[in-house]
Amino acid sequence: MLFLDFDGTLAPIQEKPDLVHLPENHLLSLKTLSSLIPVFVLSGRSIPDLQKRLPVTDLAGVSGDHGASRIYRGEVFLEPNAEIARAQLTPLETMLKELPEQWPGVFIERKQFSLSIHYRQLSIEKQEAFISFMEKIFHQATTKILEMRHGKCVLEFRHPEINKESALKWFLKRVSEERNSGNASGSSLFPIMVGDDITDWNAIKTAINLGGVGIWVGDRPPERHVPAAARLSSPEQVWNFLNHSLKPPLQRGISL
Ligand SMILES: O=P(O)(O)OC[C@H]1O[C@H](O[C@H]2O[C@H](CO)[C@@H](O)[C@H](O)[C@H]2O)[C@H](O)[C@@H](O)[C@@H]1O
Repeated sequence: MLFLDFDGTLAPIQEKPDLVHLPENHLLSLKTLSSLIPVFVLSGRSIPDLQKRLPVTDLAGVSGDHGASRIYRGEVFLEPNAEIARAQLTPLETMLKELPEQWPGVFIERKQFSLSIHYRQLSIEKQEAFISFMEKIFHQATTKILEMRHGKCVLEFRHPEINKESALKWFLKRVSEERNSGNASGSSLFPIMVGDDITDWNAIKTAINLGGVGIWVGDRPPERHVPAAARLSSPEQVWNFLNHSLKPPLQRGISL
């Protein structure tokens, strides 16, 4: 089973989230891979956003808002804390509404079950000041239900119990149940997780701990001494791996 992060893994990082699109050949590759093994995309983006950028209906599953919502074989599921998180978003957005004016270049991305504050447009010096500012105001905020996580030039507000590793295990369980009831697609439960951000790291370690493979995309993984973590340097290398290392053996009938 193949688990893929989206931004920074399948698509190179861009100045703004809306500028990200996968070229036609990559969309076709995902479709082909998906006909060979169960392919899942685990993203911090919302599912409606992913649906604009991916062949979601061709994949075995997709998870949005860091694991809050999931589609498996066409059916939609919510993580039990998803609605609790959603109820916090409007008060949080209200609390943060002055930010884009106070910090020109900063913008808020309201999603279905989480919220991102992007600060990529700020200069490096201002980025540091902005992070300190946000840590201070978030520390003083009355709502402690959501947590603030750091990503790539982004602060992610989400429920602390919602994460990609739980989504990965949940999808594994679903596939395993299908196999046990005799309706399986024929693949064994060998998870491969590919991701580039701190929010992917625990899912990468989960895949390794479950006997699969974890692949870090980028320069340095967050922890140096994780046994068996492999590394690819960029989304371009990810596509090379998917198209030239993974797809040919699968097409020859090797199952994962
Ligand atoms: O889990 P992911 O699929 O990696 O999603 C994480 C966040 O990705 C997006 O933001 C990041 O990518 C943008 C486009 O390249 C970039 O401009 C931004 O600086 C990055 O943080 C997305 O906008 C967020 O909603 C996701 O949570």
